[in-house]
Amino acid sequence: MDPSYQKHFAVADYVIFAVLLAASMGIGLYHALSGGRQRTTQEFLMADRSMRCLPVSLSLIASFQSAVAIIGVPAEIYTHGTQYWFIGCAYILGLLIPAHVFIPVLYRLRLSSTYQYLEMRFSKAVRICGTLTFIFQTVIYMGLCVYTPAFALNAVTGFELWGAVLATGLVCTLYTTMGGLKAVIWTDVFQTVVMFAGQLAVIVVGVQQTGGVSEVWRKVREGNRISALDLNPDPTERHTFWTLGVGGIFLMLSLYGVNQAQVQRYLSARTEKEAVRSCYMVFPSLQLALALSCVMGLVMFARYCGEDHSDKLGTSSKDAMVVYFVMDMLQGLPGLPGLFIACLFSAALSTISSAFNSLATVTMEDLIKPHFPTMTEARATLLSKVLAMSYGLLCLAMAYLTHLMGDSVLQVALKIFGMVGGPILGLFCLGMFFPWANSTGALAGLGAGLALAFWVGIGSIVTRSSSTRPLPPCRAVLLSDNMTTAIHAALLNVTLSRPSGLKRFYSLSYMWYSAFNCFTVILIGLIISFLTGPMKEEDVTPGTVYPLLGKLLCFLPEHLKKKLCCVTPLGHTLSAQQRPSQNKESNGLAFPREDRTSQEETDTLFPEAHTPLVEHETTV
Ligand SMILES: CC(C)(CO)[C@@H](O)C(=O)NCCC(=O)O
Ligand code: NA
Repeated sequence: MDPSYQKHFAVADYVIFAVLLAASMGIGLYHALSGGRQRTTQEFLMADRSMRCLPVSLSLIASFQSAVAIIGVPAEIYTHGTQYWFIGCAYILGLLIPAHVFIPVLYRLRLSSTYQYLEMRFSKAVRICGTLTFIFQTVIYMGLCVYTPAFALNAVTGFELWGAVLATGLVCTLYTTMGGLKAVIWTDVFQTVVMFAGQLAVIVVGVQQTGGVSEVWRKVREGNRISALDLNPDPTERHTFWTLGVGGIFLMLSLYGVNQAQVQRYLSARTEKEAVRSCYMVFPSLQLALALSCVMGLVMFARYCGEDHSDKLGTSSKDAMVVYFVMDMLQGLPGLPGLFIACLFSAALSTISSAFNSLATVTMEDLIKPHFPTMTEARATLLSKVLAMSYGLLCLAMAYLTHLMGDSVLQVALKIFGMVGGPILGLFCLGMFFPWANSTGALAGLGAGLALAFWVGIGSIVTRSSSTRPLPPCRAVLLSDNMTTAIHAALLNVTLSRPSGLKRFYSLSYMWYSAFNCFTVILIGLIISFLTGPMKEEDVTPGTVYPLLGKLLCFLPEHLKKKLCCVTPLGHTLSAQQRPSQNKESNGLAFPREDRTSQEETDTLFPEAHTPLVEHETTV
């Protein structure tokens, strides 16, 4: 790297960064020493199921908003224009469906791990396969999350790469291990605020240095960065309204509907209503996060006009360039570079801590507890802490693996969500919406879904078929008209030569991965289920099926509807002997009556849980 490009920190920057780490540790320590002192798995993994909606909702956005998005989205906007912003359209259904379909089913079953659902609906084998798939997804993603901020920081400031990786990994392991889910949620709240503050600071300073809002707008218009709505139906087109706005819904469902990290937060809410409300509150915050990172990309474009600095930075990574631009802009403003670094690491820490805690939960609940039913609570809690710690160390190893990959970090993250999260989403949809699906079908569907996902995913990496040309820098507009026409013609040629056959299959837009893999699982799952004998109505565990077909076909006469969706309504009351045994051990009241509201039902379940709420409200 060209030494004149290297940026340096002032003392104030180091102080801000240190305060972030210290405050996170402090919150962990506080929750280790207060409340029940993390002596039960209920507290360590479920936050005593006592959380309010505000912390839960901030924690929900923090889970999948890491440094990958903070750096990756501006890099995407900078090189390809604002088309990516249309993913915001997917947030509407992507949050409404989890709030009204997934949360009611999962919350009322009073699970600890989402994969418990799979055992209730199908069998133990399906549960274990689901858990292992989730662990695989999270471990890879976690490596990417630790590595990204450290790599970017190293590229621009020469900050020791592995020092940063170790610092984040260790701090996060410590507070997660000490304070459990309560610490994870409350550090998420603090870190989300720091994240927004950092992004806002960069935008304000950037706009000011570029000469105001109108100047930024003029430059991004000139540079052709404001993208029109692209309605091209071609599924191999990387970003269009369809891939982002429709494919994105499935991405959102796999993250906000069935991902353990999120479901664990819904379950930690004190009532179902509170969980649904927190899901609603994610919408404005997620739109804000998206808007901030897109605007950051535009401001950066206005300032640098899309020039390529890769030779001087010693890396062709656009992600490293984003950090360079930010640090360059903030030079000479003591404290602000530190705030931005704190923003990156906040985003990363809040994601990694969710990953540690959710991994510890599923390993404990799905893989260990079923084999040691007599384990004491103290021993189980100790073991959960050891697990959270070991996943922390594994995460450092995964960071090293990520080191060996090379692509835009945003694309890598979304590909992982689609390739591994898509089939898991398919498994849950198969169980919830199709009462006929049986365990064999589910296993075959998951296997086929994962196989096809990796075939397309690895195929696209090997043939590099999904890469699109970046837009030209804004200087191109200043060239003579002839030149511009030539460039446009060249670009058109690139897009006109469509791949054929298998290559076309590999060039499926990565934004469709979640939807494609989800449908593969459902389709194969249904075919195999019908071949091996579909599940009978009386064999389906009540409360595990959502009457989707019944609701969609509401215009049909009643008897036909009943036939089609073998109605096992949500929250149907059961006789004691019909109740599956695994519910009894978590609690005896897994299936509340339909005619009660969730508030009432939680009051009967936990009369003591309601008291602090009343107290609080009367004092306010
Ligand atoms: C997952 C979404 C699309 C949700 O807005 C977004 O936060 C995102 O692009 N995340 C990328 C992955 C990450 O930031 O780690
Ligand atoms: Na985060």
